[in-house]
Amino acid sequence: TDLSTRFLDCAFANPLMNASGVWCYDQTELDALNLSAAGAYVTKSCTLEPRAGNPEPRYKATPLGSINSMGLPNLGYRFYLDYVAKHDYARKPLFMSVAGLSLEDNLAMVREIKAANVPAIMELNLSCPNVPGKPQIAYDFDAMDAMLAAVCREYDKPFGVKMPPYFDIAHFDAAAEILNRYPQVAFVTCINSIGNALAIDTETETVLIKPKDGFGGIGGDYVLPTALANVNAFFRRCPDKKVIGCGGVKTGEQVFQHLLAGASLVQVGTALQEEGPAIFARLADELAALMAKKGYKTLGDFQGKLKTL
Ligand SMILES: O=C(O)c1[nH]c(=O)[nH]c(=O)c1I
Repeated sequence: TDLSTRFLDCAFANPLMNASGVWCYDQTELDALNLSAAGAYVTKSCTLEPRAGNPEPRYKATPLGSINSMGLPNLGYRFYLDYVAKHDYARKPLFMSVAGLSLEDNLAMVREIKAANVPAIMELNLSCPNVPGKPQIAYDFDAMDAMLAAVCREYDKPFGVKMPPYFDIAHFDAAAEILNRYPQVAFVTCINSIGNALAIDTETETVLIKPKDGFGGIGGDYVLPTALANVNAFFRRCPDKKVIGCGGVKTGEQVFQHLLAGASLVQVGTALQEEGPAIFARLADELAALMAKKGYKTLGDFQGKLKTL
């Protein structure tokens, strides 16, 4: 079985990578992903200046996944731009996630990324749910349209967007209609965490995380059906774009389901946080075994071929 694939003119040994924000904050974590079996990896979403993020506890594992309100802690875009400039792209592709706190901040970072002319693939994060006072961009369609128009004017390469989950067909239609106005948006990553959930410790009668009265984005088993729906909704609506699947992946079977639903690459968040980078070898083995059992030799044999009844 061959797990290799091509995406944006790059060769990937397999379709597996981390979700931005997980195991990708600093040099140590990023180097571990580079040395792992992941086919690619992505840096923590960055801002113009370094950020400490929200008070701890701000991430907790739960029975079926995780809850987080990290608050965009990161070392600042200059660190990540320097990291992606030094990367050996012959080893594996590398993505750089950007999440400016304003349109001006995003444009300032994008100008520097363009000037650096690095092979890194940019993933513009439009869906951070945890910066107090900053409603996420992708739930404000006019703001998203303005952001994409401005970034496409500044940036000169294909890039992608990290999207939140939508839960209404009319919202899939409206979001896809906006994304389709921008051919430079070459891929759509679905989904970010399901924002502003609440996890409770029954014994102590207390919320699990400190920021925002315990409200935070959830990941893990809770989000798989929503993630698959968003992958398939944008796969159907954006025929000229690729989709990266993210959400609820912890075994090869969920990787298979994301690919079947239309994903070209698959990101792993909560399960990576809990198991560590060794998960990628396990997921690759499990995906290959499932493909072999079904008689598939390459990802193309089943990618995007979900059947309806
Ligand atoms: O709180 C965070 O840092 C965070 N947490 C998430 O669950 N998604 C995001 O895009 C971000 I930027």
